[in-house]
Amino acid sequence: MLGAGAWGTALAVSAAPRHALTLWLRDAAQAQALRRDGENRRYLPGVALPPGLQVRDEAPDRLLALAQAHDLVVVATPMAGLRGMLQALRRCPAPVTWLCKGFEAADSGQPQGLLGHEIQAAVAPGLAAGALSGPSFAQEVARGQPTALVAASAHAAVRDALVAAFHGPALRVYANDDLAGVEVGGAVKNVLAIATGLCDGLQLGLNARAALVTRGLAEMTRLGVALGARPDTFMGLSGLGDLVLTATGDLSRNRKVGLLMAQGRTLQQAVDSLGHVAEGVYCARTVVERAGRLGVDMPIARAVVALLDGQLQPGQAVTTLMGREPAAEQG
Ligand SMILES: NC(=O)c1ccc[n+]([C@@H]2O[C@H](COP(=O)([O-])OP(=O)(O)OC[C@H]3O[C@@H](n4cnc5c(N)ncnc54)[C@H](O)[C@@H]3O)[C@@H](O)[C@H]2O)c1
Ligand SMILES: O=P(O)(O)OC[C@H](O)CO
Repeated sequence: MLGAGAWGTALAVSAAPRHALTLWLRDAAQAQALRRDGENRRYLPGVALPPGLQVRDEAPDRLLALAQAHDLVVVATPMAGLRGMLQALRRCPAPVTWLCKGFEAADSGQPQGLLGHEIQAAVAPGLAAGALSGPSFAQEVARGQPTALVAASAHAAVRDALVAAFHGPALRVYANDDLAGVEVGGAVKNVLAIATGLCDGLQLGLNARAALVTRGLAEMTRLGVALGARPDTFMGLSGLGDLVLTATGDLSRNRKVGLLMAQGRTLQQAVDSLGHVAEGVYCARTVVERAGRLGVDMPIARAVVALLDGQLQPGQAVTTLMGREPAAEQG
C-alpha cells in the first residue's frame, strides 16, 4: 500500500490480518511515528495498526524494488500523486492499482485533465492496472463496518487480485470491467457532494438535495458515456452508491467544503480546515472543461466551479441553477 493517508491506512488495517502487507510512506518521520504509536494519529486517529503490518519509507527511487517483492501494488495517494507513482512503477510485473478518485487537476501542469486509467495509458502502458472504488468512508472501513467496493479493470487478473486482497468478512468487493465508468463515477460524485453540502448548508431542504443527487447522476452518466463508459455502471457502487454516500454523509470532506462555504467561509478556509484532501475542489474545473470539449451539459458542476472560483456567491449558484429554461427529464 503506497501512501498512508486516511484511506490507504484504513484499507491496510482491513487487509493486514489476512495478508503480508507493507504500508509505504514518503515521509520518514511520519513512518517513524506510525511505528512508535502503533496508529496513524495524523490521518486515522484511534485505529490500532495490526501487529503484522510492515511500515516502510524507502526513497521514491527504491519504490520499484519494493513493489517487485509483492503480488499486488495499491497506490493510495491523492490524484496529484498518481502520475509520479505510475512513472516510478512502470516496469512493475505485479498488478498496479489505485484508490484515488478524480481527474488530474487543471493547474497540475498537465493540461489534459486525465482520469487514472488515461494517465496510466500515457506513462505506463505496459502495466496490468485497475482501480478500487465505491462508497467507503475510511473511518467505517477501519472500524470493520460493512462496506461494498468495486474492483475495476479491463484485466480479469487485476480484478481477481483486488478481490483476493480486500474481500473479507466486512468488505464485499464486486468486480467490474468498466474502468472508465467506475473512475468517472468516483470523480464526479466529489464535485456533486460540494453542491449538496452547499444546498444543505443553505438549508434549502430535502427536496432540493434529492433534485441535486438525481440530476447530478444524470450529469455524471452523460459525461461517462461520452468518455466511453457503460450507462449501467452509473447505477452501481461507484455511481449512484458513492454519490448517495458522499452527497449525504457528513463524514465526506467534499460535502464539508460545500457546508463550510454556505456558512461564509472562503474556499481556502474550508480546505485548510479539513486536514485531508477534497478531490472535488481540484477536479471540478477539469470535469467542466472535459464536458465542454465533448459537448456534454453539466450545469451543476458548472455552478460548483463558479462558486469555487468566486464568480458566484452560494445563493447566486442556486438562483442560476433554478433559473434555467425548462427541459425534458431524459436528455
Ligand atoms: N478517505 C476516504 O474515506 C476515501 C475513501 C475512498 C477513496 N478515497 C480517495 O483516496 C485518495 C486518498 O485519500 P485519503 O483520504 O487517504 O487522503 P488524505 O488527505 O487522508 O491523505 C493523503 C495522503 O497522501 C499523501 N500524499 C499526498 N500527495 C502525495 C504524493 N504526491 N505522493 C505520495 N503521497 C502523497 C499524504 O502525505 C497523505 O499521507 C483520494 O483520492 C480520495 O478521494 C478516500
Ligand atoms: O470524504 P470524501 O468526500 O473524499 O469521500 C470519501 C469517499 O470517496 C467516499 O466514498
